[in-house]
Amino acid sequence: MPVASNKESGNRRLPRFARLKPGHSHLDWIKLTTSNVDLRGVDSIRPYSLEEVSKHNKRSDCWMIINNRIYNVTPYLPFHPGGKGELMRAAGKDGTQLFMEYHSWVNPHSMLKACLVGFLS
Ligand code: HEM
Repeated sequence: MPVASNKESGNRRLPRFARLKPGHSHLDWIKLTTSNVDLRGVDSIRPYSLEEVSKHNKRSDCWMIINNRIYNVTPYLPFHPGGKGELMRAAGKDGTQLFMEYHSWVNPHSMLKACLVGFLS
């Protein structure tokens, strides 16, 4: 995992991981996604255009495309180890490239399958 060295950050270690609130660990996320809580917020999984996805670009309503799949990442925001702000960079957009830049080793579909709302049409 890339870690900012003092040299890279001008003698000041840049925070890369967010301070998550208690109850927002990775295990807590797994627990939530395997419970019966509705994390999609839609009635059915269906195709959406990029334009439709782009309307969901707020912290209170945040969708993201990763590998042509569309996820409602709103419930994941407080669980994201990189922080809400980092996740919001791809709000309402195709975040595939950013996602791969930061953590190609993370499996987005296994983590977000309970948040799948559709596919890019
Ligand atoms: C597309 C916009 C995203 C950006 C810009 C972003 C950025 C980051 C950053 C800066 C970190 C801190 C660790 C590091 O720098 O190596 C991080 C960690 C992490 N993010 Fe994201 N992220 C994004 C989307 C997501 C999504 C959608 C998920 C859920 C599938 C996710 C899951 C994680 C996980 C699990 C870690 C911890 C990785 C580890 O411990 O190895 N991220 N992210």
